[in-house]
Formats: sequence, C-alpha cells, structure tokens
Amino acid sequence: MLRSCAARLRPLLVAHGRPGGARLTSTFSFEEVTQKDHALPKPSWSKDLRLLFDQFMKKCEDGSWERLPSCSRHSVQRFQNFTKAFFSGSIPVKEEQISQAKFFPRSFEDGLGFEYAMFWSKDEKRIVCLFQGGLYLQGIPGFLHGGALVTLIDTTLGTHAMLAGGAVMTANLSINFKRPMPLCSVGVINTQLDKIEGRKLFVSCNIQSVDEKTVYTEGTGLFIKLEPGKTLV
Ligand SMILES: CCCCC/C=C\C/C=C\C/C=C\C/C=C\CCCC(=O)SCCNC(=O)CCNC(=O)[C@H](O)C(C)(C)COP(=O)(O)OP(=O)(O)OC[C@H]1O[C@@H](n2cnc3c(N)ncnc32)[C@H](O)[C@@H]1OP(=O)(O)O
Repeated sequence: MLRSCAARLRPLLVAHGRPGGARLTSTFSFEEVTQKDHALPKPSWSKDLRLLFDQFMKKCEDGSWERLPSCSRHSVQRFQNFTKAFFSGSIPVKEEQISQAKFFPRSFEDGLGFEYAMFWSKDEKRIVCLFQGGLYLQGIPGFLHGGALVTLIDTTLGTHAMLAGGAVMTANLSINFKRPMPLCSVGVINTQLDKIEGRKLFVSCNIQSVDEKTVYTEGTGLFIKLEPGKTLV
C-alpha cells in the first residue's frame, strides 16, 4: 500500500529535530491518505532526467541523501489543521473542494508540465531538484515561461525553508533570468540556506544545465515561519 506522501515526508521534518518539523507534524497530523508520488520516473521523462535520477538514488543508498516524495493534493485533514492554525477568517474555498484542489506544479498531465524530483542532503543541508519543463510551460517560442521557472524555484526554495523551519510562506522572491531555458530540456536546481533571522529564512538557488555549462536562472527567497495562533487573515 502506498504510504501517504505526508507520512513519508514526516520523518524528514521530524528527523532533523526541527521544532517546526515536530510542530508541523503535530499541527498537521499527517492523515494517512494514499496518493501517487509524482517524483518517480515516468515514460515522459527524458534519458537525461532518468540518468540524473538514478545517480541521486545511488547517493541515497548510504542514507546521506534522501529522495523527497511529492504528491498533488493536500488531505482535507491537513487543510483543516493548517487553516485552523493560521487563518482566523473563513477561507473562501470549501472543504469538499479541497479534495479536488491540486498542488499547482503537480496539476499537469504527465510530461506536459513540471516533471521534477527533489533530493535532500542531510549532511550538506541542501536540496538538489532535477527538473524537466514540458510543452505546456512555453513562454517565448521553444523556451520555458519565466513564471514556470519562478514556480519551480518557489517550490524548491520553499521546501528547503520548510525542512529548515517548519510551516513557512513565501514573503519575497528575487529572480534573475540569465539564459532562456529550452522547452523539454533538463535543469538542475541547487539550493542553499543563506541565513535565519528569527522567523525569516533566506534561501537561494540557481538552475543549471545538466553539463553545468549554462546557468539559466538564479533566485533568492525570503520565507517566514508561520506562528500557530498568529492568524494570517
Ligand atoms: C506551507 C506548508 C504547510 C504544510 C505543507 C505540508 C507538506 C508540504 C507539501 C507541499 C508543499 C511544498 C512546498 C511548500 C513550500 C512552498 C511552496 C510555496 C509557498 C507559497 O507560495 S506561499 C504563497 C505566497 N505567499 C503568501 O501568500 C504570503 C502572503 N504574506 C503573508 O501571509 C505575510 O506577509 C507573512 C506570513 C509572509 C508574514 O506576515 P507576519 O505578520 O506573520 O510577519 P511580519 O509581517 O511581522 O513579518 C515578519 C518579518 O519578515 C519581514 N518581512 C515580511 N515580508 C517581507 C518582505 N516581502 N520583504 C522583506 N521582509 C519581509 C518583516 O519585515 C518582519 O521582519 P522583522 O521581524 O525584522 O521586523
């Protein structure tokens, strides 16, 4: 039986002894829901993406690296806990709609949107995200839309911030587009946590070509740790 994504993510959050991780687990009581893990090889993955994925799966064998599961939906339970913890006002979306809601980067058909897999290095405290942008992410003809790259950077930096500090939200992103990234090509995102100041987590990354000869995009993000009881709306 497929374990829920959240259940597979939970050990990561708690294993790093993050109070946030524990709080996130206790606050969000990861309900056991069976969901498809999208961060696994699919027929739409290119040879480059599969090769890189296999290289990183090998690195996971000694436990120094960990593949991060990635599902398309939050459970209703997590929605209830998240909104109860951080949102006082009535949230416009209804609970029954949540089961249809999808995590944006996982809302495309296989191969047409964001194909990606993230790996977390416990020792180096960084994420490597292997990414292939599909045909529905086009901006200028033949190249990826800048907003698609920002989405992926937001999600990757946000995941790093979450692993470092529990439930977070993006406060600021700054992006430099250095070279256009071709549609259907593979990019590698490397993140680093630059500093933590109170509730503020400053993380940065770049997206490089597989041969590391081209830097497509650079990004920094400021993520704010959410405080249960301090409602956002
Ligand atoms: C979220 C996880 C939930 C559980 C998920 C479980 C499993 C994971 C599964 C999938 C998820 C995968 C990845 C998740 C990670 C990321 C994905 C994307 C995340 C987003 O896509 S999320 C949507 C976009 N995001 C928003 O919708 C936020 C709107 N916003 C607000 O909700 C508030 O704005 C908030 C909460 C950010 C802060 O509000 P607040 O009241 O709590 O804090 P306050 O304002 O006091 O700021 C505290 C200190 O930050 C400084 N500060 C604030 N903003 C700044 C800025 N822009 N520039 C420079 N400094 C800034 C202040 O100056 C002060 O600094 P100082 O302490 O030094 O005075």
